[in-house]
Amino acid sequence: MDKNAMKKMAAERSVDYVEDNMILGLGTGSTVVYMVEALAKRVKAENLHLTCVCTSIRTAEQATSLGIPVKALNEVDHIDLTIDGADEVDDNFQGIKGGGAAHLFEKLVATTSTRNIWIVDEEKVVDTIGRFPLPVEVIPFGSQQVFNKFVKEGLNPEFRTTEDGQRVLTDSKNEVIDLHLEKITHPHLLATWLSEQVGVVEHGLFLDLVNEVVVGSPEGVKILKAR
Ligand SMILES: O=C[C@H](O)[C@H](O)[C@H](O)COP(=O)(O)O
Repeated sequence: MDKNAMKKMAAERSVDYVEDNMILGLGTGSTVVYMVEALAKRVKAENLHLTCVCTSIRTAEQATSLGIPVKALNEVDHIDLTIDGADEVDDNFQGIKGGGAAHLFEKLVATTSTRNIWIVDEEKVVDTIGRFPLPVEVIPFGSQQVFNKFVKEGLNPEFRTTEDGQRVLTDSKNEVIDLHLEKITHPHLLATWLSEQVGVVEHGLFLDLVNEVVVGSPEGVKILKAR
């Protein structure tokens, strides 16, 4: 089955979790695009009153264009539920996010949210995370020094660039270094180490954050419940 069909299936199911009057976090990425489309249909059909907090300029633009009301994270006092994509998730519900360079805003929204749901295709459910390169957002000032430190630590870093060779910039105008690790066996230790490095703004390890994962697969939608 086509990967996009699995993403769409998970995205469409996830909007069933949305209730009237919720403050809702909207993630970022190709799976979230399907979710926002499905959400807009429900909002219209059922005249739902929602307040949505977006994790990227892209998602905010899509939501606004479809008539979904959007507020900034600073304008809400809590978030009831956040629906987001993910790049990898393991059996212990630890994940990697940031393939779309949105992990800083996504983590801020996720940690404000009472519940977090991820929507993925089944290829993203793995035994051990790390095959997907781990995104690390760094400030541009001195980013080469941070990069050099990652090399020294054997973390196989690579600056993320656009097709024309420019460094990718996040919505906060920071750079992204992807770590090619293949397997992350001690995600908590790595997360702590990365957070301690000067110049690192945020990394893409999302640990102990997700409550449920909605998985699109050729057999249909599967729901994995963490807690
Ligand atoms: O920065 C981007 C996000 O973490 C995305 O949620 C993640 O990369 C999954 O994206 P997609 O749904 O496009 O595979």
